[in-house]
Amino acid sequence: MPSLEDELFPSTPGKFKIERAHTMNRQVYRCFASTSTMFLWALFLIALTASYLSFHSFVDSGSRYLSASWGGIQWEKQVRNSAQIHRNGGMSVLVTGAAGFVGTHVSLALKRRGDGVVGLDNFNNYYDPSLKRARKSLLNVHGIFIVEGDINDAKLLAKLFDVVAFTHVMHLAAQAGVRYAMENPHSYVHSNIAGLVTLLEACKSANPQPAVVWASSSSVYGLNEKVPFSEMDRTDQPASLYAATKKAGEEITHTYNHIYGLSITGLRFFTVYGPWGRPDMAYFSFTRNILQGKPITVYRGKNRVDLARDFTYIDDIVKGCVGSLDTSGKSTGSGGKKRGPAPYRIFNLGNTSPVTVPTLVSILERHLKVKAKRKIVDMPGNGDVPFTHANISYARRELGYKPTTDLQTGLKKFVKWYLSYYGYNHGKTVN
Ligand SMILES: O=C(O)[C@H]1O[C@H](OP(=O)(O)OP(=O)(O)OC[C@H]2O[C@@H](n3ccc(=O)[nH]c3=O)[C@H](O)[C@@H]2O)[C@H](O)[C@@H](O)[C@@H]1O
Repeated sequence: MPSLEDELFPSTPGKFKIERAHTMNRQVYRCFASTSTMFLWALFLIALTASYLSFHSFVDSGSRYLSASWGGIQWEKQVRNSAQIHRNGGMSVLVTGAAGFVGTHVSLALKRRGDGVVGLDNFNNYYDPSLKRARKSLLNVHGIFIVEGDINDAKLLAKLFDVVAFTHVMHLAAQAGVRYAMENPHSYVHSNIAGLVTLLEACKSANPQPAVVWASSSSVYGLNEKVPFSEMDRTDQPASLYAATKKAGEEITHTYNHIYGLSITGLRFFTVYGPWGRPDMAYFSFTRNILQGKPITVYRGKNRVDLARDFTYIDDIVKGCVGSLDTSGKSTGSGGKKRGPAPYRIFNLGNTSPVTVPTLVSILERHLKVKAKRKIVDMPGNGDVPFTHANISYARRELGYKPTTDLQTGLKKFVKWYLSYYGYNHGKTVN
């Protein structure tokens, strides 16, 4: 049987040999016959191309659903159930970075009071992903579904807004850490700039538009020397790329507020710590090293001045986040167009009582009942700033934000969690 190729480009020239002896009529007939044959072949070709294209797109979309960990009827049902509101006047919140430290605590607080919560997290390996998995299990137990995906995935975000009319987005997904920016600068641009824009695009196009509350950072104050830091102070001297991407985020969110009417609240967190915290942060890695008998490196500032941070306990931060969601006001846009001015706010969420890093170490030593092997070195040029100190009067006025946990109390709770989570408490009691 001749192949399709043989039929179209025959190798035997004789097949198309014209019989010159044929009459005119016959030639006219052949002419019509060959025209109609060509027409049929053309039709055949078009049909073939069309079926190839549709098969290709079927395979394409099929493989997306097969390879992606999201999509499908069951998945949509889980998203919808998780977003279900269980109190009058409640909200449905998309929490990005939900398997992160702050994301986990905020998600639980919202769910506990009856709000709908859907989490989104890419479970990257910036720090031990098993801790993120453990946080996820905790959230699952409380009926919170976590979508595994990236904020850079515009299709996923569009799908989520298609399935649920989120009233709020609590955007906590980010590349965190001040010093790691020197090792992997592009991860900061990817998450804190590109990812932020993708998320804002999805929020701006959603109908109704959600109000957005997101995590900026105390690091935006950079080399600012005026203390305590107030929201009106200059933030144009970042000391790290991390700080620069957070500052850029503040400007980017401003444009989405201005052009599209998105309600925006940016929260400048001050060195947040507590149970289920981030292993890359000093209080956490110091605890690990002290318990393992390893030395810890304590940085010291210029002229041998101790570094200080306005360490803020997670429960206080959660109250600030929830207060921000509650007072966010509405976005005003629809169909991607602004219909009126929408709120744009930035708040410091700190503790207002800075503590030096050596004091932090002493508190840990007391709680752990182990002496630290301190290695004191001059602060390298690594993006660190010498001190942070928040003025929180604006947050107090607008959000009712009032931190109540001092470092001593907060670290005691952290150490208790750490010992039980990592199983160090063999017969050891923590006071
Ligand atoms: O406030 C913030 O906005 C930032 O707070 C922390 O950044 P940082 O304050 O640098 O927190 P740590 O990394 O825990 O460092 C705390 C202090 O310990 C010092 N440190 C850190 C690590 C170390 O090995 N030794 C040491 O002395 C640092 O210089 C700093 O003064 C977070 O890591 C950032 O993601 C967050 O945005």
